[in-house]
Amino acid sequence: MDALFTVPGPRNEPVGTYAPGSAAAASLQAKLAELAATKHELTITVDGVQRAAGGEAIDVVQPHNHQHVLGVTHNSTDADVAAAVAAAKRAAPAWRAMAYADRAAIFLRAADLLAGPWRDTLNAATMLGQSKTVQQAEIDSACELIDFLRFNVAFGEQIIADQPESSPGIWNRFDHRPLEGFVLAITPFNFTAIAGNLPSAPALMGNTVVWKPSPTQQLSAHYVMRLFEAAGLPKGVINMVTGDGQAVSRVAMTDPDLAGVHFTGSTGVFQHLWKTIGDNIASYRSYPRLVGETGGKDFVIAHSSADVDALVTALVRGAFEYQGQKCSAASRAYIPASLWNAGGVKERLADLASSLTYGDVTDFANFGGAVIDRRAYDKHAAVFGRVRDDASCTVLAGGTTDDSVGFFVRPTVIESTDPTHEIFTTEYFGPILGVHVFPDADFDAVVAQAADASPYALTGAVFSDDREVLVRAGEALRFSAGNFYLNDKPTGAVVGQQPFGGARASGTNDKAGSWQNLIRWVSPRTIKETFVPPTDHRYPHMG
Ligand SMILES: NC(=O)c1ccc[n+]([C@@H]2O[C@H](COP(=O)([O-])OP(=O)(O)OC[C@H]3O[C@@H](n4cnc5c(N)ncnc54)[C@H](O)[C@@H]3O)[C@@H](O)[C@H]2O)c1
Ligand SMILES: N[C@@H](CCC=O)C(=O)O
Repeated sequence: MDALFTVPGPRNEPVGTYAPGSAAAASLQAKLAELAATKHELTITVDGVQRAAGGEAIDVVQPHNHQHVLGVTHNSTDADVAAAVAAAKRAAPAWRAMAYADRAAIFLRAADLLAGPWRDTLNAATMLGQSKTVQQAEIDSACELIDFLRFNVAFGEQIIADQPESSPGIWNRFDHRPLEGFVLAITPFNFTAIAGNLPSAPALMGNTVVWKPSPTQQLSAHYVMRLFEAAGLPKGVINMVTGDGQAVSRVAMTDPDLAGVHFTGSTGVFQHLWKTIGDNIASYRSYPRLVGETGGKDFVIAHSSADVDALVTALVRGAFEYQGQKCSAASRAYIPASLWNAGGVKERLADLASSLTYGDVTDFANFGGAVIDRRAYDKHAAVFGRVRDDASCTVLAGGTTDDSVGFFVRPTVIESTDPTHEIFTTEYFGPILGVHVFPDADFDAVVAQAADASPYALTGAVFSDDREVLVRAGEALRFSAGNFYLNDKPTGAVVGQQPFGGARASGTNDKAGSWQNLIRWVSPRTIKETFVPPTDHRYPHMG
């Protein structure tokens, strides 16, 4: 069909509240019970066919109740990954030949299915498998993923509509081709929305994909894959492999047709992937596009003019929601002495952190759950061990762990007199907030130190009621955060409103949730057509 279609204008999906006694809460509880009672077989999906991968078995458990096995997945073998790569290559010609409107319709349908009948399933899988509360699951696996799917369709249309100028007698066109080859999407445990976005964004632009989710997100990844199928995604367009990624590094990363890597996860793993590509650079058909959004050490800096209520709320939500396991989580705070002491921030922050309940997320009254796995748990226990023996540090709240039922780490506030201490520079990815208290008059010097204290530059916030202070700090911190907040917590970016990503060690800053990300998945061909071509090779100056 030849037509210039206009895609429906996107709006952000409203966040459900799941109030006690509501029908929404009851329906979600029923789905939680159903999924918890099911022992899932968490397969790979290659060419539309589900089967267990050939490597070692991995139990997928509830982090807040680690004896409860939700399902079993397996490491993919080299042969499994090779099959997924081959399937992606086979599916490419038909998929890229499909009109944009038809590809878009599949992802818009996925968004509508998720907004409706699939909402409970994705929320329940995310709550059980990743230990998110209902609020944290709803803003992630429902709203943010729906938003990615709908907004990306509009951003893709914007890219395709961008066409070059033409002069008289000539028609210039952009053919927004997908990349030549396949895209490898490697996704982190902490956001179901990111896991769904990383394979679907390149696919929307006409690419075929091999997707490797994190084993600790495998339950919700499994349902995201089923959602795409239910929306009509043709076989082989997105192929999912499971496990730890070793075979992916060996096989997919070194394949000559690797056209792009869409990664979110830790800085170390992204640097390893980049190095693998560097080591193999002469063997690829094209230079693979590298998009990686990685770690953070995100700051909150308060000025003496800051509103104390707003500051304390932002610190508690920013640092301790989802157990601090957001790349954007506030993990270092710089507070002027007047607010810390007389202003009551110290006491209120410590009291609030101590009062937060972390527990079983199926009890909707809890504020948080557990950290994701044994490795994360042990890392936090080790930090507490080091800090306890450190004279520059005082633990004001938390500092304890308990793994008898789940991987629980208490919300922790550590005050340190040394702003170069590891609690201000190292990403722990958990509920630890380091606080440095400074004399009010040193604000500008503290901002300058904080600007370069860590290698990361992802998110950060400044609190002040003084516009000149906000402007000055904003300038000094211009390259210290890709997402910068004035008088708000540094978490909770919304698709279409705060395009997300950071620079320095935090990634390539290709802004998930904007056209800037999608443009990395096309390789335009410029077409010039001359309607009446010249028929004489001589120019006028030749006489
Ligand atoms: N900047 C952002 O937008 C953003 C968003 C979410 C998470 N993150 C970051 O992600 C990290 C937490 O997530 P995580 O623990 O899942 O990260 P991770 O780096 O441990 O894992 C990410 C993915 O890489 C895979 N992987 C690991 N080693 C691999 C290898 N050698 N070859 C191929 N794949 C491999 C993992 O299995 C997983 O799928 C934090 O550092 C956090 O800051 C960043
Ligand atoms: N986009 C999310 C963070 C994603 C990383 O974990 C936020 O803004 O809080």
